[in-house]
Amino acid sequence: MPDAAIRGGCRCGARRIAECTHPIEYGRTVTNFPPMSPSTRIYIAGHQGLVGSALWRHFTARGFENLIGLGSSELDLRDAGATAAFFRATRPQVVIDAAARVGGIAANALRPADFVSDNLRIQLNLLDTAVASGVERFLFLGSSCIYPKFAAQPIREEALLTGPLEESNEGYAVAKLAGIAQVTAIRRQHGLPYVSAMPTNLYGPGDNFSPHDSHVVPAMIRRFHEAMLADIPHVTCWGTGLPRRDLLHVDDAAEACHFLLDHYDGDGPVNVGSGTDIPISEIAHIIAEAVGYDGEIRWDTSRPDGTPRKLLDVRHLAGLGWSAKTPFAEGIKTTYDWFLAHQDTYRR
Ligand SMILES: NC(=O)C1=CN([C@@H]2O[C@H](COP(=O)(O)OP(=O)(O)OC[C@H]3O[C@@H](n4cnc5c(N)ncnc54)[C@H](OP(=O)(O)O)[C@@H]3O)[C@@H](O)[C@H]2O)C=CC1
Ligand SMILES: C[C@H]1O[C@H](OP(=O)(O)OP(=O)(O)OC[C@H]2O[C@@H](n3cnc4c(=O)[nH]c(N)nc43)[C@H](O)[C@@H]2O)[C@@H](O)[C@@H](O)C1=O
Repeated sequence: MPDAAIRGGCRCGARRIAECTHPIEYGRTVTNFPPMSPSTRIYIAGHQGLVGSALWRHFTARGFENLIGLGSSELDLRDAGATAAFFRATRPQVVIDAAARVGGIAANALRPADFVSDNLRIQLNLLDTAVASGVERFLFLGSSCIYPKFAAQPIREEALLTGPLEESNEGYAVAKLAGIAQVTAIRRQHGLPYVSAMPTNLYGPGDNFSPHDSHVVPAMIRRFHEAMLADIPHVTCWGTGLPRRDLLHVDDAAEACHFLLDHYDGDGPVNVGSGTDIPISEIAHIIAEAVGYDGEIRWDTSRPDGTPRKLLDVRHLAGLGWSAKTPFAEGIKTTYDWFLAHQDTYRR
């Protein structure tokens, strides 16, 4: 749609896509919303999680003084009545949905029903309540794992719903797909500038280091650290080590969320990735080195590999003006430092 109107015009002054000087791909629209200001009331759902805590740090560091957050023990977002009451009391202008039941490959495979049920309810309650209470902007977070298992690489946004899903996280993916569909439907029915981002695999300070339900990076940090302390001669990681993952530091992801809220107003989700991917075996070596573990790395091939490759095509986001900054090895060092500083107090 080369001459489609741009909602409110672009920041370069163009009123229509064809006149816009920005290299927008796929015919999606940009926005010239006034950027959120430090006084904007932003509710960060899931503010104590990996993404939510990074968002909280990000906005706090930029002087935002009306951030809203409540832990799941005080507000269970699966409860529609409690969610509505919370919105009535706090009147957020902007909502970022970083609340979800999240886990690595093992947790997803073990509790698929919980992943469907909790995520459908959390996102439905947040989106319905946001529309009903006049929330001005909303950012929903999808996940790269909801693309087809064998999507062409790098994965473009257009690959959504074009093939079968990876079995181990089908429940989670179906719930997330419903969330993205609801955002698009709200845009069409209510004309509200609600948008979705599609983050790749994330890691960083505030991650879940539990050996049972964590993702690969925190799982390996903890395992290598404990093996190093106990002088264990070998460490066993899951799968073949051959799958590849696109890993983004969560502080970059938080910055991208802020950027999209201020600059994007299109129907489809926008990929948020690092622009590159690495084999799991290499991730293990980088983490072992960062931790100072020099024993043998073994692979338990009875454990699932999951999706063979998930590299996001980030040209859309780059065209809008944002790219990732943190090199993986550097991000691992700061994540390990965080782990060391929070071992006694960290949440799981
Ligand atoms: N981690 C990753 O690699 C990726 C994450 N994402 C998406 O980013 C979002 C955040 O993920 P991430 O930060 O990693 O997850 P975490 O597990 O670190 O955090 C999830 C947060 O959700 C909150 N939460 C869970 N259930 C409820 C509930 N019933 N009521 C209220 N709050 C609840 C938790 O609150 P509390 O701590 O108070 O219990 C927690 O703060 C999710 O939508 C996820 O799908 C997307 C791609 C990759
Ligand atoms: C973000 C995304 O995360 C999940 O999908 P995933 O990308 O497969 O994530 P993962 O980090 O759990 O594994 C990545 C790879 O790493 C290997 N691996 C090795 N050793 C360990 C290990 O010790 N733990 C884990 N978890 N994986 C390991 C593992 O076998 C796999 O090949 C979904 O929950 C999905 O729903 C989702 O949202």
